[in-house]
Amino acid sequence: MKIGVVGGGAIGLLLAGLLTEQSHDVTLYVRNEVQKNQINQKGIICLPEENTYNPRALLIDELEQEELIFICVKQYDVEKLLPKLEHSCSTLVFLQNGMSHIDALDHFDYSNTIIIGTCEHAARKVNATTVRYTGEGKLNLALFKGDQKDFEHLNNHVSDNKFPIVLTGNWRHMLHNKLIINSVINPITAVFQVKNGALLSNPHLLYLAQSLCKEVANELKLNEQEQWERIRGIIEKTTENDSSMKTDIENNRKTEIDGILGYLLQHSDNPKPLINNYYHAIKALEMEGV
Ligand SMILES: NC(=O)C1=CN([C@@H]2O[C@H](COP(=O)(O)OP(=O)(O)OC[C@H]3O[C@@H](n4cnc5c(N)ncnc54)[C@H](OP(=O)(O)O)[C@@H]3O)[C@@H](O)[C@H]2O)C=CC1
Ligand SMILES: CC(C)(CO)C(=O)C(=O)O
Repeated sequence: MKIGVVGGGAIGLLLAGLLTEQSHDVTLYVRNEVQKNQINQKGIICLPEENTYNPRALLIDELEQEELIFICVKQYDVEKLLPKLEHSCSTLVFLQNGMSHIDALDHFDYSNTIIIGTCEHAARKVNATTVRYTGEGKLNLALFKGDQKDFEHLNNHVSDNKFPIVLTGNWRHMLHNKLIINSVINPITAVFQVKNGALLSNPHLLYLAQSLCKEVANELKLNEQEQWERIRGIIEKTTENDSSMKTDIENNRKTEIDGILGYLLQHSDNPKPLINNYYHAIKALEMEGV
């Protein structure tokens, strides 16, 4: 299948590599010439196995017709990217954490199929051509708008043992289930600069995590106990991981807090003291880093 991947960051490099391995005709779209040239010369190196993959790299402004495009930019970059995609006839798959890209997609006048996904793979970008695959996972996808047949086609032609895709029926439910995980683990680990596992091993952080989980579950009308069990499971699986928000703060980068807790604040009429405090704590850390 002719597949585009937009964004030469952690997830974009990883997916471009994995899809190339599955023998798809892959083009990775990046936004700077240096990265484009380096990928075309050296390929993508995927650690820890040091596998090298050779998809083609082009600039986003050189976008060609693709059957399918995976969008792997951070959610705060989605809105600016949309005008570059509006003349494409591809099925678009958006793989962002958080939910504020949904507001942008609601206003996106696009006549082809749009799919929303959550990504359970974990990866960190090492440099322009190298990615470290830190956790094997799967993609959960749900139809946002368009043709059910495109959705099934993607499942039949792209999903594979080495690239598992799970189709779900309700995109909002799927995103809420991921949003609550990122709402609890990411801000607390970023504020306290601890690995995910500290949210279980430190009783005070455990208290904070459970309290935040309760508030977010109430807001999303999810069962608090069930959600805490899910979150606990993810923390146990990622004990030694640094959350993406912790890493962003450490490296003085913008975080995705606006699309995570910011989204919850924006769409709620009720007072949400913990969500509000963690939102402002992360914004304060972002400002201190700039
Ligand atoms: N990394 C992970 O393990 C996981 C990430 N996710 C989610 O996936 C999404 C992507 O994350 P991640 O890969 O880690 O983020 P990165 O910051 O590593 O990568 C994002 C990439 O998008 C590129 N980009 C931004 N705008 C454009 C554009 N207009 N055209 C082309 N490229 C563009 C950036 O380019 P440049 O380098 O030039 O700035 C950057 O390379 C996020 O929403 C994240 O929450 C979900 C699950 C796990
Ligand atoms: C699940 C979790 C919290 C794992 O670290 C994650 O998705 C992130 O770091 O953004």
